Amino acid sequence: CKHCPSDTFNDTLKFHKNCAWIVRGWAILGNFAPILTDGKQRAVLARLAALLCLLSPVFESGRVLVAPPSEPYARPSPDLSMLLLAQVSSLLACAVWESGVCAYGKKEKCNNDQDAKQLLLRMLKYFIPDTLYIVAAFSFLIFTVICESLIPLYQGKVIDMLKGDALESSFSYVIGQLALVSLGSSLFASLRGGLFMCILSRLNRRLKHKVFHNLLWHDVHFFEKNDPGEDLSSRLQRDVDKMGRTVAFNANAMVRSLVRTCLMFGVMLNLSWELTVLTCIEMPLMAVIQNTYIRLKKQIQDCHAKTEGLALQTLKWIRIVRSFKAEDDEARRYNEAVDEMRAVKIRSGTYSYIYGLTRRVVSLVLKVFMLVQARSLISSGRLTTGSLVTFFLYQSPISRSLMEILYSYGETVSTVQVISKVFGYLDGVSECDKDGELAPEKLEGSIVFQNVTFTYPSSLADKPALKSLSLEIQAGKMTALVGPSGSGKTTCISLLKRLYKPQEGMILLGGKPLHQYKHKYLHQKVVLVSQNLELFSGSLRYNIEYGLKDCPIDKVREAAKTATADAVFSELTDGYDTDLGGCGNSLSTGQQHCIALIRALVRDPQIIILDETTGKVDAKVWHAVLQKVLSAGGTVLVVAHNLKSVETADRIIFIRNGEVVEEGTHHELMAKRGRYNEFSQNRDYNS
Ligand SMILES: Nc1ncnc2c1ncn2[C@@H]1O[C@H](COP(=O)(O)OP(=O)(O)OP(=O)(O)O)[C@@H](O)[C@H]1O
Repeated sequence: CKHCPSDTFNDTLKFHKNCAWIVRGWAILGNFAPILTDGKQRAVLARLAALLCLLSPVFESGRVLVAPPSEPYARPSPDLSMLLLAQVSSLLACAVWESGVCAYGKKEKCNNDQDAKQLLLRMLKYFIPDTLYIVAAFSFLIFTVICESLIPLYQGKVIDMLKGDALESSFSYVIGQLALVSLGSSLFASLRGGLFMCILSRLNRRLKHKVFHNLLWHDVHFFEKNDPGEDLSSRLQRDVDKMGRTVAFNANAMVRSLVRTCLMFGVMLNLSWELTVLTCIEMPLMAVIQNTYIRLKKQIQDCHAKTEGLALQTLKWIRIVRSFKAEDDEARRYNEAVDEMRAVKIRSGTYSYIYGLTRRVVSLVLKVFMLVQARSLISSGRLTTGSLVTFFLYQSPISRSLMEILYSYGETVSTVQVISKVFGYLDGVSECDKDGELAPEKLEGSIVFQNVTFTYPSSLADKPALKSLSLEIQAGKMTALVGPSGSGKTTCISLLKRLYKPQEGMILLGGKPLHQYKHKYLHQKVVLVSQNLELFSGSLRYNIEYGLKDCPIDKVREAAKTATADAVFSELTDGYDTDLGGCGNSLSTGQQHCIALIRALVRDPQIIILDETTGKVDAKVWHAVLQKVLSAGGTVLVVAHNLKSVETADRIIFIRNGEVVEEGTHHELMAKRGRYNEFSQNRDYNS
């Protein structure tokens, strides 16, 4: 080494200065990292290391170029290739840091990326029926980009010809070419836009149809897990729209940017490879910062959704909130959600500031380098002024295009991940949906449960709702299922309606296994009048006839007469054609329950199941409906808490903890002084 003592001193001084810079950097990082990273500081360390690696060579290079050292430099010459080498080696160092030191959590990210790619592939498959449209749209897109990319080239040529030494004819020729490519780009852009809109609307229609159709065939358990209102239906509308739009728009943007980037790179490399390499330095750094910024934007969206959901839920159930005096709790929960959103917004704002600042500084530094380099290229005759203008006209769109590629890819993958739930709606259709063959003209209305064991899908395996339960409901008789809350009464009915499938045992209807009956036939013959109000938007008649084809109005009126509701319904503004609105709010609760009874009667049911309907309608109406079914030879199965209403039942089956405990008439069971008797003593008998 030829270092003299003063060189050694300067090197030591420089080393200490660098150390001081690093210490300051770490100190700044310590303060800013929590804001930027939500506590995950190692990620920031990685970014900072990348930044430090780049800053040093940029600073040193700038110093050498702007204020060259007065003494002759004994080490390798700081020419452009050396400067580029320094940048490239810095980038390599960053890459090593990112993939080596920051490998934590990468595996998980890898798996997520893998899943996201699979989801993306699955999504792309839904575009297959529109292949022809897509090929045409992308072809027009490529033509648009080619034309757009040629515009700056011709603009540069025109500038070079402005000096006046070019022939008039060649000047007009170049102007003509410029006009042609400009016109071409507009024309192809319009065709591409129209075709993409068409593809999107076709995809949207296809997807919505498929998702809704599949939703209708899902297990009941699926609807217990997913809120049909806020979750399923809003996902069906919003996510399906978003899914097609995001993939289509981003694929559009990606292809456009890719083609544009390749073309522009070709032209730029042709004009000056040195300036092109300098242009490329900016990209990776910007990509890293932008990725973080995009992630934060996603977090803001999630927070928005959470706050919106909270507000919606609270306001929807305001009566319950009020009656439980939970206003303060709800306000606190809402405030917490808003505070969380504010924290993410601050982080995102800080990032956006840093992003903007870094971008400007890096661009400025690079511009200086490029101008210095361009000057020497022009003076050596390797570049014209027009070519330089062309180069600069390409430079900013190419940066934008590269950013767009990164952004579109990231956006597509993350959106597909977010909306992947929609794919779940397309999978796992109910096991109960397989249709049987039986549809006898005459059905004997007896029901037998043979050692039925059933556990709800969401319950623990050792907590069955029904435990080897056996019971018999005789045809043409009224049977009541009675038992304490949670004993399994509703579960028996759900199994009878084939909403679930028992894990063990068998249910026989008219002596034949339940699953052998045709679905539609079964639900027409075995009709459930539920304890919940289930009215659809539409007319009164639509609600009564729901699911029936060609039901004459006379039949509807006759059923309504049995339920003593004909007079009331006929007096409505449009009689039976009166629109009930969203959920029948224009009717009293009793009248709404009457609709459910009439809906059952118009089906001429062989078996009618009344689930906790006593007390919801007038007792006279209730008995009239029972008599109507029984007199037609039908079977009545009543689930009731109100023991008074089932006193007259031909048979009472008392269930407890998913097992039949006692059976008999009311008098037999009372005389037995067993569980039923005890149960009736403990209840408000007349309630
Ligand atoms: N959808 C469900 N998912 C999981 N477990 C359920 C579900 N529905 C009911 N259960 C459980 O199954 C058992 C039987 O419930 P079921 O609704 O059949 O009782 P029930 O006798 O009808 O009660 P109630 O008279 O209160 O309506 C209970 O332990 C209950 O917690």
